[in-house]
Amino acid sequence: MFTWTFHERRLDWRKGKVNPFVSSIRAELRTKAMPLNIIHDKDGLPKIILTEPTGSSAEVLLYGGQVVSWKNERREELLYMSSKAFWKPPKAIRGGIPVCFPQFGNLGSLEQHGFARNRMWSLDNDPSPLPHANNQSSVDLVLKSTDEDLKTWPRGFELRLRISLSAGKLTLIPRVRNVDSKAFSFTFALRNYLSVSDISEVRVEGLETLDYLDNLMRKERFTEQADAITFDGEMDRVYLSTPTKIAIIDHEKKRTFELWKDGMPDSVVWNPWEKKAKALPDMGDEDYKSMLCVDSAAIETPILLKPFEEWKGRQELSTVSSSYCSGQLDPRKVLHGFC
Ligand SMILES: O=P(O)(O)OC[C@H]1O[C@H](O)[C@H](O)[C@@H](O)[C@@H]1O
Repeated sequence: MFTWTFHERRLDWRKGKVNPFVSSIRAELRTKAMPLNIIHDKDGLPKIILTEPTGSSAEVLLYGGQVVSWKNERREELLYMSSKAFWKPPKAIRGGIPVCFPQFGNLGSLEQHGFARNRMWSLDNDPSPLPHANNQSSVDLVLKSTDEDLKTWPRGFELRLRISLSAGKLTLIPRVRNVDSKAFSFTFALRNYLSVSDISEVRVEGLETLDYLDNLMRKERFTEQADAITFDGEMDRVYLSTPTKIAIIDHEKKRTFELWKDGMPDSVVWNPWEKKAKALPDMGDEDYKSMLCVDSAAIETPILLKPFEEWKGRQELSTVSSSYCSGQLDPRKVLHGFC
């Protein structure tokens, strides 16, 4: 049996019965003129489609509060999604932007990357103190601790995520509120599965000279010696105290992703490469060539919240289609010939 919460209602869904979640959303849509476009994919997962006037779009699942697609105005997909992804709860979906909370990786007693990525979130009717975002290009989601989660992680929390689409940019604002009577801490990551044309031709700039914890070397600490990060094998590193801007340069596509982040000082760089990709049941054997994870994260120093405190992060992902000026972290300037 799979249990979830929607607008404070708890519903139980047994396989084979009419999905009460679907009827719940239909009832919502009947009572309120909701501008959001909610559809159900072939697996019955409720999905919100965000659009904006230049024609770019994003798709967001209530399951995991996960962005699963971001297309530019030419309808080109910018995020990687595995062709072998499991689209069935309680599995996590390999691709898009999963939310890792309240634990990154295996840094604790919970399941890998915490439980938020495999819980059903709800539409958030009270995003305060953020203003309401009543339009087609923004959605507010919330995940609240359930009795079941309190058994394994006994901390009352509210995890919120605002996802906003604008021309050439996707913005995510995660927030965690302590609604418990005791302080708690957590680690967190927005795992950005970026779509790249050929991983061997990709450079990541902004992480040079920084310290990192190498997950492939028992989390030992090293200092980055290279001018830029390039890829010729498996990589799984937590870069520490990273700058607010990181550039992911896809030479073959002549496209640069710019990742701008705030409140999330660390950045994970992950590519499983050939052997690990083959070992992952939900990843195509060759998929490692066309994906790269560069995450916004808070890992080395867990975020500590006292009762009633709220933590807020922010990340903006944008793309520039141009050749990128190496070593120069404002790709927008490239467009205006400032190199
Ligand atoms: O397969 P997942 O649970 O999504 O995790 C994917 C990867 O995430 C992190 O970077 C971990 O350090 C890796 O060990 C793990 O393989």
